[in-house]
Amino acid sequence: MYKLVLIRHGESQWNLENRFTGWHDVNLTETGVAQAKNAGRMLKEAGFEFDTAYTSVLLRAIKTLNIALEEMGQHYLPVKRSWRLNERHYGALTGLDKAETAAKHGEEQVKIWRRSFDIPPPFVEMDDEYFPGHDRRYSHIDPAILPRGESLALTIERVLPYWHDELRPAIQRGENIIIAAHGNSLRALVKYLDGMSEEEVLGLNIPTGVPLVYELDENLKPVSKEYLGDPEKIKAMMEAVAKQGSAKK
Ligand SMILES: O=C(O)[C@@H](CO)OP(=O)(O)O
Repeated sequence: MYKLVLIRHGESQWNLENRFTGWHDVNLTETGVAQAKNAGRMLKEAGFEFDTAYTSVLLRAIKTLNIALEEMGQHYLPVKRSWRLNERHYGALTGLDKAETAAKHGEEQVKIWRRSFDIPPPFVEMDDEYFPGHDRRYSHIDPAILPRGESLALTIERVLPYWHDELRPAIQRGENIIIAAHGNSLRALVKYLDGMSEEEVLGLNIPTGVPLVYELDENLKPVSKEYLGDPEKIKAMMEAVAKQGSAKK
């Protein structure tokens, strides 16, 4: 039996401002820092000892991981960072207020952009400030495969190679791993691990800064799955994520 821990970054500045974030590199808020510390504390209390940690190349996930590892006294662990664990790229929606966008285009349209399986947001042009090709952290990647906007389906297409090439082999070598990533890159992984349908994944909302612990059998099929923390609070946090696309009343 293997264990795998997934954690979405703590609250970010643009989560707080309710703006579509995607690959834009925002920092954690004070609440986000507290959530990361709390996650580390819960993992420590539950006795987790990791061998390798994985994260994206975005500050909010990197910082959440660092804070949680420090809290656990496991700040010395090797950390591997990959753009493949980045948030889903929100294309031309990046930076827009979710509630204002719902007021302008309708809540249904925003729900389609946020949670439909394979309808991407409008793409950015390659000269747009939000096209990742201008950022040196992506300079080793062929610009032709860098996203200009991604649906969940496109996100899954670039997350899963990392699962198959890096994460799965590490788990099967017997390493205890923690993955600090993002709402939609984790929805991609959870959909794959749980074998969820396109309809089921519509209703999946992952709360910020709460460790999600999987037990996997020898074929890496989930045997159990549990968020650490108060179930009522976690449920409220998931509902709050779902509601971010409501128009301002
Ligand atoms: O803005 C984003 O990048 C994501 C995560 O914060 O939002 P959503 O839940 O709307 O997909």
